[in-house]
Amino acid sequence: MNILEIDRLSKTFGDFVAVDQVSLSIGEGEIFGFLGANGAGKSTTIHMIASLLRISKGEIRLLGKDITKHANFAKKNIGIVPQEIAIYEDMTAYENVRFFAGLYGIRGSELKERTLEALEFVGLGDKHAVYPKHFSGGMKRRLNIACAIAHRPKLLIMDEPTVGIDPQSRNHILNSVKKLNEMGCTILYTSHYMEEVEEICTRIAIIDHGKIIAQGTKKELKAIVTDQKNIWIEVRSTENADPGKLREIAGVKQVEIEDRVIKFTSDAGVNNLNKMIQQLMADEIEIRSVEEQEPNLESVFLTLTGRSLRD
Ligand SMILES: Nc1ncnc2c1ncn2[C@@H]1O[C@H](COP(=O)(O)OP(=O)(O)OP(=O)(O)O)[C@@H](O)[C@H]1O
Repeated sequence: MNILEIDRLSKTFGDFVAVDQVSLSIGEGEIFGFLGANGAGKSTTIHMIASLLRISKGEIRLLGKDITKHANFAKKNIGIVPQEIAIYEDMTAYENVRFFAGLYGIRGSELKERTLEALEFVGLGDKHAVYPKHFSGGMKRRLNIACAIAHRPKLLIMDEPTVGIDPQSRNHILNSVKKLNEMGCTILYTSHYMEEVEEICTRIAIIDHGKIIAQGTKKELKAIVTDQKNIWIEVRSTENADPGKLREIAGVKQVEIEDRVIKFTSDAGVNNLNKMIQQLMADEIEIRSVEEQEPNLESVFLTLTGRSLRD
């Protein structure tokens, strides 16, 4: 059963099309990854799903019901962790979660129970009486998650929840996502970190300039690039590197330079490693290591868009 169905969804701001005929469906129990560079249209899409933004065209159905016609049903069953932390500094952690859970219509002893349960879940059970101004960025984000899950939504939308936080909180968040999912919550997880999406998601959609350019399981997405190889050559300095010349090597499709690594995407059937090395040596570039990369979501993104997701 699909929990969410998005049908030719579009959003325009004046003449600008931010989301362009996006269609996708998410099954109950999935952790669905929504991957795209900054400005690709992820937030705009999920704001429409969470009814925070009006739909220009298309339809969104939650458990078969059109969310614009069943606004209360949608509100009860969806939780959103926004990109910008939205908590009240002058209320304790407990009061924050209780406030948000109350907005979803939870009352009385249930409200107290759910509030404590959510705080416990994000690892802030012992900090319930603390004001968020004493929290680290990661703890604030965890509190933000508690605010979004206390009403036990069927679908939880997370908008880049690990941006700019310490590794410990990041791991905590990723583990919470997995645990919530095991407890029956379906998750729509947006990120521009491919490693995260690869680690936790069952299926993934890649969005670029408002359009879905690929979707499927990791395996299906990686199959897009099986006729390719990715060779990464680490060098002492890329100062003399000339991407134009490197791109002329037979079989080479793309050349990306990141830090001190020259990343070649090449036709898998062409033996051109010697040529790459010869060219670098001719340009007096000192080679440190050569590695052939397993295809990953980054190579998929690069193949489909011609750009690196990190740009
Ligand atoms: N209210 C608005 N008015 C005009 N343009 C907007 C508005 N909101 C978003 N946009 C534009 O729509 C495009 C998509 O933005 P969106 O925030 O959805 O991207 P994103 O993939 O979530 O990226 P990010 O990770 O940076 O939030 C961007 O070009 C953005 O500038």
